[in-house]
Amino acid sequence: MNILVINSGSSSLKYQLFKMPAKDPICSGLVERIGIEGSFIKHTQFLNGQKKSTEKDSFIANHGDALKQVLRLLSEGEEAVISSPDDISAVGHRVVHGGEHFSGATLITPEVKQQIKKLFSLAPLHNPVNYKCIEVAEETFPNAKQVAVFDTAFHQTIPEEAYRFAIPEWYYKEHSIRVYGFHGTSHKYVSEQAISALNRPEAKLISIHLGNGCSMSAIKGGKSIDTSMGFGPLSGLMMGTRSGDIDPSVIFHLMEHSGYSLEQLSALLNKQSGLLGVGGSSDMRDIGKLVAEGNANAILALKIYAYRVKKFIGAYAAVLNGIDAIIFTAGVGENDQAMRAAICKEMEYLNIHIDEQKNTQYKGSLLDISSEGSAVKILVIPTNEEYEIASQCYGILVD
Ligand SMILES: Nc1ncnc2c1ncn2[C@@H]1O[C@H](COP(=O)(O)OP(=O)(O)O)[C@@H](O)[C@H]1O
Ligand SMILES: CC(=O)OP(=O)(O)O
Ligand SMILES: [Mg+2]
Repeated sequence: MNILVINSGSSSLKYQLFKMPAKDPICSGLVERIGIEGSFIKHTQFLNGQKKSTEKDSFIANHGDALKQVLRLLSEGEEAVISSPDDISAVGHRVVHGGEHFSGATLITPEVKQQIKKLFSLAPLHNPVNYKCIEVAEETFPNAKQVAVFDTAFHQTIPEEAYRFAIPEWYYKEHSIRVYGFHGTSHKYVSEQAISALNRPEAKLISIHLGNGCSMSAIKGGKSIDTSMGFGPLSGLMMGTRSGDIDPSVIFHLMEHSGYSLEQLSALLNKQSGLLGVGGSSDMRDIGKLVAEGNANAILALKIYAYRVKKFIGAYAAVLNGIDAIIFTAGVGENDQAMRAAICKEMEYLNIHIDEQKNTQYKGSLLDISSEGSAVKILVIPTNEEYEIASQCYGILVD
């Protein structure tokens, strides 16, 4: 059985085709910098233990176009891996917001699609795109099962004192206003990898997912007990284009004194803030170049970014009553050694000591970059949301 997984992030579209139940990848790839200058597709095929990669630069305006190009790559030309749409038995979709309705992998029906649609305004950079990808996949693979795996699912174990806001109960009961948390599939995957590498099922972990969207999760005994994103994927850390935590008084002020509309406020906090708003680009690689040129705004953006992560490490050390390991993952977490060093600097009080040398040696598989004397392990772990989605998808199809 072949399962195709589609993972639409806010700036990227990642995909992997797996042969199940062996979970062997047939091909994988990613489309990056969607909607900004310099977008590209990288496609990798796995054949008899060998990897063959190709890269193509072409401007890709949105996720629908990205997916259409990917589907062409899978079925046409030299790289083709399927000869008919029926070669795909199921498509596993990452869906970011599942609200209170979904906690496990779910077969997509018209009702499920309606629920995903209802949550558009709570995850405006994600759920509309996830919905679009479901529609394109339904058209392309009419006989395949379509399955949704929600980012919110892993955080269902967060206790009430952490998931409830300090507002009257009515808003929770009537409007389901609470912390949901996101990037759950990634936090689950990397924390399981860490637990197995440390051989400590009860480990106290802080998972730090730094991509275009960024979030952290405090994990104890394999379960999420708190996370930095909340009702939607907007709160907590500074991100590519999202502000992260901001005092709600700023919103009242802009509405009252500058006549901001709902749309303007949503665009400001979701699309014009974060690294882009402070530093001039949403992409950390561009920020790195600007910093090298001495750009003061980009330097400040990096400082705010690292400072927020440090603050949440302190908060989660308290919540967990200690830390066994912190995990860096996703685009920035895996690839930006300078950011890892900046975050881990001056953390002696928490017994976090990075080994500067090991920090330069990450090559795409789990690496411990803590120094000998560090009581807290610092792990860099490549996330693999697609693998986790394929596993969960297969799980519900064979049950
Ligand atoms: N070599 C690198 N150095 C620094 N940042 C990187 C590098 N490679 C990718 N990134 C950053 O990773 C981010 C995208 O992460 P990713 O996890 O793919 O995002 P998404 O949230 O879209 O899934 C971008 O800000 C990009 O600049
Ligand atoms: C939830 C979220 O922010 O996802 P991504 O980082 O993939 O945009
Ligand atoms: Mg992502």
